[in-house]
Amino acid sequence: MAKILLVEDDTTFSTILEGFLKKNGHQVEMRYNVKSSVKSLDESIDLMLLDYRLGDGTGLDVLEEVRNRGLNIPVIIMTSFNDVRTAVRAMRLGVFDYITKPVNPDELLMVLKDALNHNSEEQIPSTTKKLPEEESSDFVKGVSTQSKKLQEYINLVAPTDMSVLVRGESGTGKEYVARSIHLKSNRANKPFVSIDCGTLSKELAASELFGHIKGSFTGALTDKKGQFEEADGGTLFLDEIGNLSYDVQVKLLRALQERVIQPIGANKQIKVDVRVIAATNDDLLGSSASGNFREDLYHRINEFEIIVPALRDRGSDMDTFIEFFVAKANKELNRQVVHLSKEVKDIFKAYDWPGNLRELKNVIKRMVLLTPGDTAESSALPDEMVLSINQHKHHESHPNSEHVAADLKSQSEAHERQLIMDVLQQVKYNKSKAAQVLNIDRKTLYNKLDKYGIS
Ligand SMILES: Nc1ncnc2c1ncn2[C@@H]1O[C@H](COP(=O)(O)OP(=O)(O)OP(=O)(O)O)[C@@H](O)[C@H]1O
Repeated sequence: MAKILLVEDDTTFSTILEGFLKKNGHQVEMRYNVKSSVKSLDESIDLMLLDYRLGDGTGLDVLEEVRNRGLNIPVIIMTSFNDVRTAVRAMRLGVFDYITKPVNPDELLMVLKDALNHNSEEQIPSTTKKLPEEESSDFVKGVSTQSKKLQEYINLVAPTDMSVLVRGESGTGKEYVARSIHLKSNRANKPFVSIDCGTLSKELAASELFGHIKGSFTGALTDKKGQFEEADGGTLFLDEIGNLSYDVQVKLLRALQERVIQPIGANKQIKVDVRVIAATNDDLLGSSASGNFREDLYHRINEFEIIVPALRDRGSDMDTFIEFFVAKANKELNRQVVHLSKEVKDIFKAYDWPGNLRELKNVIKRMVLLTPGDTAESSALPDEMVLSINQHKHHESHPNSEHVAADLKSQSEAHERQLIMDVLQQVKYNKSKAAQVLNIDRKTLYNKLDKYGIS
């Protein structure tokens, strides 16, 4: 039995969930907004189930507080299908997993079990973790031209000591690439230390990287080794490097140039031999989001750049990845899925996979879980995924019916927006009625109005 903090502002849905979780032996505390859930955070909670959109903020605000307080609680985000992109990104911020609404009970139990069973090191994608080498058997190389190029670059740069900047969309496998480089380098039998700069608070980033000595600031109760020292002789992977504050960037540049670090509060310097691989899904110098990334540091970490292709651009690899993730899910869930129906294959091909490999892996795991026999049907896919593809097909066969937008996502969004506007007009802008006609709850309608800028 686990103690679960359930944060969901749709009271009907949260009562249903509460009943379901209790029936499955858990103890549940319910909260309905960011404010009250933050007040209830403490070490007795084993797991959090967080709605993404809450009345006074988002689930990520709660998550930030969990992190700031140093609590090691696995968090599962519940999100609408339209927010998958955000949910995948949220995993970078320490979310254990996400599930899409409408929540499927079997899927929820599977994700809960995974989260509760993970050993404490893996409970939350922690800021630092060393990766066992045998995991490399999990790496699918792919056969497309893009994958061959990627592999070629990995092989080329691995044996050198160059700093590498790995760029790519969320969930494309940047950390896998970094690990691959490490395992093929002369440093392979030394530590690979991964730090997610996206989860480091501003205050703690310098101490996490460079260490501190006891008493150097409030809360520094003992001496602490920084991750640079932990990675000595090996590789330090700095994920989401664009999130480092300006001050820390200055310190990092110095560490890279002079190969020495100075723990906070220490008056002596420590020599370190560390290869740095950094990753970002931003254009570090070009985008306003990372507007103040230092150019000198950028050039120092970008001695060699590797761009990891998005899943939708990996052509023939798609089948290899599907096969791999199905086999993995079969093994984990004790299922025997060997075929995908034609419809599932078509949907997989047409979908644009904003969350890339991470999303594919999750969708497949859910599909395998919901497939008792040997053939996976589209009924085992998230409803809205199927719907968005069907809408896309409709647009293709009626190209003049509306603007033809550039990609699948914007097409289905344009369609949804139009539908909402039509219904609102029909019901004379009575939102409760509109929600009824559209067969969604009012909160979902409000979220959509907000999203599409309909007032
Ligand atoms: N080559 C691969 N073979 C098999 N699985 C892979 C491969 N690359 C990535 N994955 C899977 O996809 C998931 C996402 O990979 P990873 O965390 O490396 O992506 P990322 O680009 O670093 O993500 P983010 O941008 O969120 O930091 C991993 O959990 C892993 O299971």
